[in-house]
Amino acid sequence: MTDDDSLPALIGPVEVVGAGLIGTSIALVCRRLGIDVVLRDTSEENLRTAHGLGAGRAVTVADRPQLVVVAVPPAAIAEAIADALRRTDAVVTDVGSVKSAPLDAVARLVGPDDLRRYVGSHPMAGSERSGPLAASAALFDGRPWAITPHPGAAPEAVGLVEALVLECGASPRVMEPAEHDRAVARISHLPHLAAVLVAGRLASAPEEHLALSGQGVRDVTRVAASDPALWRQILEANSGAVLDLLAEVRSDLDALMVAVAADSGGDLVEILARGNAGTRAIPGKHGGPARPTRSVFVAVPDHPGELARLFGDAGEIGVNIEDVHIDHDPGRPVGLTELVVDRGSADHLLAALESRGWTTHR
Ligand SMILES: NC(=O)C1=CN([C@@H]2O[C@H](COP(=O)(O)OP(=O)(O)OC[C@H]3O[C@@H](n4cnc5c(N)ncnc54)[C@H](O)[C@@H]3O)[C@@H](O)[C@H]2O)C=CC1
Ligand SMILES: O=C(O)C(=O)Cc1ccc(O)cc1
Repeated sequence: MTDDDSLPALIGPVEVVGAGLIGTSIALVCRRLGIDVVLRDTSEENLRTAHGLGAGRAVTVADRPQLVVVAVPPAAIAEAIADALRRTDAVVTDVGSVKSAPLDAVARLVGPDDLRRYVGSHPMAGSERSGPLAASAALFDGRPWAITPHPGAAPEAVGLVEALVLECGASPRVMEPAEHDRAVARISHLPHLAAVLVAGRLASAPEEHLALSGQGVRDVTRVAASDPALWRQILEANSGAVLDLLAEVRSDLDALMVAVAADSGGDLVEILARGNAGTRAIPGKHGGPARPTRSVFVAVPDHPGELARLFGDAGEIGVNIEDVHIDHDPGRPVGLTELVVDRGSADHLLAALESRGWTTHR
């Protein structure tokens, strides 16, 4: 449990509506804390899978949840929030990617008394995968999680949502819904669209071009693998803020084309340097300044347990892994694993892994 005494204790039961990637991940955190979790989903299959993962139990008529977490796709979110407010006396939060439009819709569907128990939120963690099988109790560790109370929200309700965020290992960031939507347009929705445009150039590319793919193109395009139906709904719900940014990018693209065509080195360097400044502006993990990191590459045989052995060895060597990427060698049963570690630890990790028999390279 959190040790912040000023917050209400999250004791449960917690009801999760939408047992997909995000809902099941939250349910798994609560179950790990020993909290009773009930799950609802319109998909019998997802519900069965989430139950099978130990994420919670079926709803009964006697259930009186302390907190309802709505984790359904954006188009269904306002109705599901309003439904939870009507059928329970619980605090209700949602994890939707956009906050203003659903809040306005909920405010039209329920009265001000019920609305007091609703506090929107948005974990800035997830993946390009969907469904309960992609869920993990560790998904939110060290990630920001926006809490977006409306002016009429009850302070105890805001406190309970903050308690949930802290229990999930995330960092709460309280902000207004409209500011949140402008922020996610910049740090999530525009990057998503940029990834989509770059990945779209690959869809029918010649095979010999694609055969040269390295980590750069994978880094830039990873999120483009996400569910188009989900992203259509996210972008529709935040179209105003997204269009403002797309207009800025369109004029940046025009300037970039002029700079490349004119071979005007100065302008091009200025544009590239602005990109450098943008990457430096992204805070590091846990909200601190970005720490310099280095990648260590390790060949991992494609056998069960090998990755666990690599992580175990890194742990025994005493080096914290900041990030991991795995690349599969199409010609060999080997995964090329990139371990991103603190720059000062990389040489020590390389030497220690080699002495334990791992094949590494820099
Ligand atoms: N995918 C991501 O990385 C992130 C997603 N979000 C937001 O979280 C929400 C859920 O997204 P995911 O977990 O990725 O989706 P998902 O597709 O993995 O899960 C959604 C679940 O909701 C169920 N569902 C659909 N309509 C329903 C309804 N009316 N009542 C009950 N269950 C219903 C589906 O059957 C599915 O199991 C979305 O609003 C999304 O914008 C927020 C942060 C990250
Ligand atoms: O996979 C990633 O890196 C993401 O950025 C996932 C994601 C998708 C939607 C959100 O609203 C928040 C996070």
